[in-house]
Parts: sequence; C-alpha cells; structure tokens
Amino acid sequence: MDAKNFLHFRLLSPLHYLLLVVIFLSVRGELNRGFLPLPLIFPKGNYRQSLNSVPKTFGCSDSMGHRLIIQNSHAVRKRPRKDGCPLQVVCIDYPRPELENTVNFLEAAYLSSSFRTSSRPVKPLNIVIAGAGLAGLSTAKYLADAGHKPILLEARDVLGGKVAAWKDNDGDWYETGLHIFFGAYPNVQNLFGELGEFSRFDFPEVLPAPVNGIWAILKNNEMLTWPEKLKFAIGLLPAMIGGQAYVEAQDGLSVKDWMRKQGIPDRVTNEVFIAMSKALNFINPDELSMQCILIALNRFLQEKHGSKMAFLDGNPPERLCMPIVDHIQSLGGQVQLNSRIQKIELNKDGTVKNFLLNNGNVIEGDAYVIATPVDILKLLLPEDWKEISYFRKLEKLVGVPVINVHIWFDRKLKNTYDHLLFSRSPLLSVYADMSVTCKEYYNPNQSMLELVFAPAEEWISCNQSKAKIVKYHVVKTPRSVYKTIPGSDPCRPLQRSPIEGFYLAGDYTKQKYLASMEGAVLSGKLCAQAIVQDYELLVARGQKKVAEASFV
Ligand SMILES: Cc1cc2nc3c(=O)[nH]c(=O)nc-3n(C[C@H](O)[C@H](O)[C@H](O)COP(=O)(O)OP(=O)(O)OC[C@H]3O[C@@H](n4cnc5c(N)ncnc54)[C@H](O)[C@@H]3O)c2cc1C
Repeated sequence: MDAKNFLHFRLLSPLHYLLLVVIFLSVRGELNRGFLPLPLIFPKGNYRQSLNSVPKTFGCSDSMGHRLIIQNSHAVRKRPRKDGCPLQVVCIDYPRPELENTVNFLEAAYLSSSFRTSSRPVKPLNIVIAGAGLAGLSTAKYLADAGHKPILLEARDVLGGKVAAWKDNDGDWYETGLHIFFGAYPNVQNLFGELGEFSRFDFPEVLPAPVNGIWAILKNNEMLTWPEKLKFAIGLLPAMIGGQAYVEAQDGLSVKDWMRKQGIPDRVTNEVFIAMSKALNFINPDELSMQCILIALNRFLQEKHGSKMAFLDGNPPERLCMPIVDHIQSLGGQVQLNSRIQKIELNKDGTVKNFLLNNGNVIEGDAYVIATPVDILKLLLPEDWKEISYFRKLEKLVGVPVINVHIWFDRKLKNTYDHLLFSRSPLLSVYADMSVTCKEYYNPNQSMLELVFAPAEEWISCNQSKAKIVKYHVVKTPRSVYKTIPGSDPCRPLQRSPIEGFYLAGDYTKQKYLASMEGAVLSGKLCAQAIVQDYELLVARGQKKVAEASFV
C-alpha cells in the first residue's frame, strides 16, 4: 500500500465506521418511534397485581417541557418471564420522540405517579427515616405521596446533607459543595415539577444525541489532535453500542487501564479524563472505576440534553430542600432537625425495635430507613448484622474527602463565565463565579468564586493559609460521596435489606445514576417503592407486635 492509500485507509475507515454507527442508532430510533418499551420489570409472582396498579394513562414533561401522555396499552408478554415482565407503552402527543431521553423521563414520571395513584393504605405506616439529605427527603416525600406517615430525623440543624449551606454574618451563603444539575436528571426535574418549582431547561435545538456528543468531541481542536480524537471516538464505540450491560461489565477496570486497553493514548486520558474523573468522583483516572465514566457518558451521549448544565437559583436548603419539607408536612409527615440516631436497637429476632436518639428519645415505627452516608451507616450497624453479606460488602464503600472553598473578591473578576469551569490541575476540580451563575448570589460589582478542591486526601487536615483575600469560607467534607473504585459496584446495596422492615436510601445504594443528587433522589424513590410493595408484610408485622405486647 503506498503512502497515499495508507493515509486514506487510516482516515476514511474510522469515519465510515462512525457514520455507520450513527446511521444504526438513528434507524433504531425510527423503528421504535411511537412504541416505547418502558423498562419497568415487575417482580416475579406479583405480575397481575403490578399490572393492575399501572395507571391507565399518565402524563409528564421531559427536559424540553414537552408534554408526554402515556397510554398503558398492554403487556408484551402474556406470561411473566423469569425476571419479570416489561410493559409496552404507547406514547402519544409527543412532538419528536427521542427515545433514550424519553424512556428515562417516562420511568421517572411513572415511578412518581405510581405513588399518587396507588390505592390509599387502610392503615398508613409510620416510617422512621434517618438523614434529611436528598435521599431521605425523597424517601419521605414519596412515602407521604403514597398515603403513609414518614418521620424524618436529621442529625444536624440544617437540611440537605451534602447540599447543606449556611449564611454568614454578612448574609452571604457558603455551601458544602458546588452543585450542578444536568439535563440527564429526570428524577430531580420531575421532583421540581411535582413541587410546582419546575424550572424548564432552555436547551438549544441543535443535533440529536449521540451526534451532538460526537460532534462536540470532533470539533474541539485545542485539547486533542485529529488522530487522538479518532482513536478516542473508536475506543468509545463499544460503550455506545453495548449499552448498560457493557457498562456494568467495565467496573473492574480503572479509567486509565480501560483507556490503555482500548488503545486510547495517555494524552487523551490526561487532557479529558483527569478533569472528568475529578468532577464526577473527586479522584483521578488511575483510581476511578471506568464504569463511572461510562455511565456518565451513556447518559450524556444518549440523551440529547444530558450534558446541559444548570445551577440552582438560590441556596440549596431553602430552594431545594424546604419545598420538599413543606410538601411532606402538608401530607401529615414530620421532619425534625437536631435528631441524631445514636443506635439501632434490635428485637430478639434481629429486626429493628427502635432508633435511639442521642438526646435519649426512642422512636418506633412500622419500618425503618437509614438515609445517612454509607460511612455513618457502618458505624451504626448492630453487631448481629455485621456478618450478613449484604452489610459486609459495605466495607468497600468509603466516602472520599473533598473541600469546598469560597472566596469573595472586592471587584468583579474579568475572566470568569456564566458556567461551570473544569480544571486538570493537581488540586482544583470544578469552580464557578457564583456571583454570576446563581440568581440569589448575584452581585454586579464583586465576584465570589466557589471552588471544589479534589483529590483532597492530603489537604483535609491542613490549616487554611492567610492570604490577602477579603473573605473566605472553607467547608471540608472528610467523607463525601463513596469512592467509585474498580469493583465497588457489586457492593452497592439494594434499598430493601435482608432484615424485614429495614431499608436503605442514599446515593451509594443501587440505582442507575452515579453518586449524585439525581442518584440520591432516585434511591429515595426506590426505597419508598420497596416499602409500599412490602405494605402487607409490614402491616402483618405491626399486628404481630401488638398481639405479642398484649399477650405479655
Ligand atoms: C463538594 C461536593 C460537590 C458535589 N457536586 C455535585 C454536583 O455538582 N452534582 C450532583 O448531582 N451531585 C454533586 N455532589 C453529590 C451530591 O451532593 C450527593 O450525591 C447527594 O447530595 C447525596 O445525598 P444523600 O441524601 O445520599 O446523602 P447526604 O447528603 O450525605 O445526606 C445524609 C444525611 O444524613 C444525616 N445524618 C448523618 N448521620 C446521621 C444520624 N446519625 N442520624 C440522623 N441523620 C444523620 C446527615 O447530616 C445528612 O443530612 C457533590 C457533593 C459534594 C460533597
């Protein structure tokens, strides 16, 4: 092959390959148009009951504010498969069915509506939930929607956990973390909608996914050369074609190892994935599990608006958490601050008897949820449970240290933007000028930089330096989201534990989003769903308890 032909072979063949994939994905979308297999798998044995509980029609909005009306048509299979039975739904009144995006929004809306439309419980359950982060708030919200009585207990005097924030003496807010919402957060957007706080994301109509993702990579000439871009794009193809099963199979490899295995040059890892790894999990590509990156890419590439970002318009405790609390309380639930769970006390049969608070109060309920970070759960675990494999596997899940720094300047900085900025520097991860990006923090004359420092292992115990800055606040979180190292995914627990009446919620529990606000909200929904499904069992347990007490 002469040099010219060789060049043609090298340049054209991968492009053709890419083109074929794009055509395949578009055609796949066309074929499915109008019929969306809703990926809801009903538990074996519970098939009829589950089928009856599906609302005949329900509506929701997607990230563009398009109205989706879903008609529950029929089950695709007459008899349940071994793993349950997926429902087929017909989607009508939808201007442009963009399937992957739509399915996730459908799923989120379906789950939400199932709480409201399920038959009202004859005897509402009292459910005690520890931790008012987004997972605990979401659990309590959906249980209240389903007609139950959540009692949400928060250790600190502030709502939100990792989204908590405080006001200083000047009236300025400082936060646990700089938080960004993505277009691929259907459960969070759905939640806003249900609370009447829906803020529509105005994303420009450009290219459909995954073309927009590929286009963005190819268009950028500053970070990567053309051969590097092509190798990168080809390396990603298996992830784009292989779907969720492929993604899950990559948990054993770190980002760096996976890139090398795919023949992607180290320079791509350094140019693109240091920033991405630190933004996703506060660690570097040599530590982060590739599964984490692939889940993020899958969401961003498959969903047209997945990679669009938005900031909250104000401080998270008031703008994000308080509306949820108001909703819970309006439905008869309770939310108590300064109520730290000190001990999970057990019955003789190893089930939960009550939660003992550090103020000496004892709280009893029909079911119990721990929605604290995984590190706290491990400290609270009763001795009798520690050898159960479900709990033993939690050992591998450890919170990662991160530091959130806020700096107030006496003037407006010129080189910041109304956006989130990413860094590949050894300590800095993401940052933003919050005086520009956040409506409530807006200041036309001065800047406030909020910077996430990560990896922060070495810095977490250091004292702050006294540089000449007008004002600063530093919030250290020694154990933040769980460290997504290779092999950690199988250790993530389902929301229903093997202990009857005991459940978990939290971003680290099993759900298809990463350790994120979306993951926390979805985990709460799944936890509430498990409790609602276990209703009969929990009522029977309560009756048995009453009978035993009266017998004594
Ligand atoms: C610096 C930083 C930046 C981040 N940026 C983003 C982002 O941009 N986008 C995104 O989606 N996600 C981001 N995240 C992740 C996101 O904040 C978390 O995934 C999510 O908020 C976790 O919610 P959670 O409810 O699972 O846990 P938590 O928020 O940790 O909530 C647990 C709650 O339990 C309480 N608790 C603890 N012990 C007890 C006890 N004994 N009794 C009662 N209550 C107890 C805690 O006080 C807390 O309120 C970021 C996190 C950090 C730290």
